[in-house]
Amino acid sequence: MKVAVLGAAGGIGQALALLLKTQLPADSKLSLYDIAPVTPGVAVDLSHIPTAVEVKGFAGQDPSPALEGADVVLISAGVARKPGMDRSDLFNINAGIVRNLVEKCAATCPNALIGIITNPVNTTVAIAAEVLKAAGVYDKNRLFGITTLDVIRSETFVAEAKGLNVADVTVNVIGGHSGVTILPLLSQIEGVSFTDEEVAALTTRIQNAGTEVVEAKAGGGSATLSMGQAACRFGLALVRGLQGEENVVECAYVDGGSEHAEFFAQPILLGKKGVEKVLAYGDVSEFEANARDAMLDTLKADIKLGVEFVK
Ligand SMILES: NC(=O)c1ccc[n+]([C@@H]2O[C@H](COP(=O)([O-])OP(=O)(O)OC[C@H]3O[C@@H](n4cnc5c(N)ncnc54)[C@H](O)[C@@H]3O)[C@@H](O)[C@H]2O)c1
Ligand SMILES: O=C(O)C[C@H](O)C(=O)O
Repeated sequence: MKVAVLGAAGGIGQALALLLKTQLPADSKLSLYDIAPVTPGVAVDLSHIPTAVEVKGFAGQDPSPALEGADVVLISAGVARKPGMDRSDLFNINAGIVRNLVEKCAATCPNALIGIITNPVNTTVAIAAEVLKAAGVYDKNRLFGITTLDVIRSETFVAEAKGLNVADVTVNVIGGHSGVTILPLLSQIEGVSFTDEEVAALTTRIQNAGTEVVEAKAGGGSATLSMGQAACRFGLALVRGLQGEENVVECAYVDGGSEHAEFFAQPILLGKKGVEKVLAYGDVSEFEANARDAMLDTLKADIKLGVEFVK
């Protein structure tokens, strides 16, 4: 199994690469690419960790050598937010970066599963889809917007609020990955009840958690370590599905035939070809149904921006 990380010298990329080096199955290959010249050095550094995962690093303008034979490509290349910015403010720079990198994926590893981390995810995934369509290699089951950070935040915050063991808490998060488009389905969590005030406060905290980190880092970037963990969890789930493991389920932002929008985050069953099945997200409360319906104009506009950028 070969996993490529594009943006591998960055805050997320280095954390993700470290976790993958220590957690990928034995005999996997880890391929690191970034425009930053330090990237081969990041690979040399990681290669001294005694696991059966081979690491290679590539820098420069062309990611193709890093992509040859890749089964999974995780893309975190691009710029991150500073205080006062929205994720949509990253569009001007990151749209072109994602377009160029996905063009290289289409040419070099057209069958790879591609996970997009680069913000604004609601839009960059639509860009990736259009690029793959233009290259004639689009398979909706192989493209994912990684929303796992919203899931792990929800699990952490719920466990803290209710005094639970976080290992026992599972939360589905649907919609997209920005502001009101992030919707944790708190009503579905087994064995827990919330007051209306608790639901409203927790939902708002989960939706604003990215901003919480951006402000705490005071101009030094956005979430990197928790995102490294989230991307590793999702990347390993993709690998486990490819290897034929059963019952691998994660939430992700996919082109899954949702009645709500062309791309929508919801639980998916992963398998040997990527998305095996898009799962129903189940019953929702009145609060959640209203929040879901209220987000759709924003989400659809984010998607349209990405489609129009490529067309
Ligand atoms: N999906 C999520 O939940 C989530 C969470 C956190 C951050 N993000 C996003 O991830 C992105 C990266 O964040 P970060 O904190 O790692 O930023 P960072 O600045 O630390 O790292 C970004 C890396 O991308 C590299 N890069 C820039 N252009 C490139 C190109 N054309 N090809 C290859 N590499 C290139 C840079 O050299 C840098 O090493 C941002 O857009 C951020 O908003 C998404
Ligand atoms: O908030 C950001 O800009 C980064 C990321 O999307 C996050 O949720 O932490």
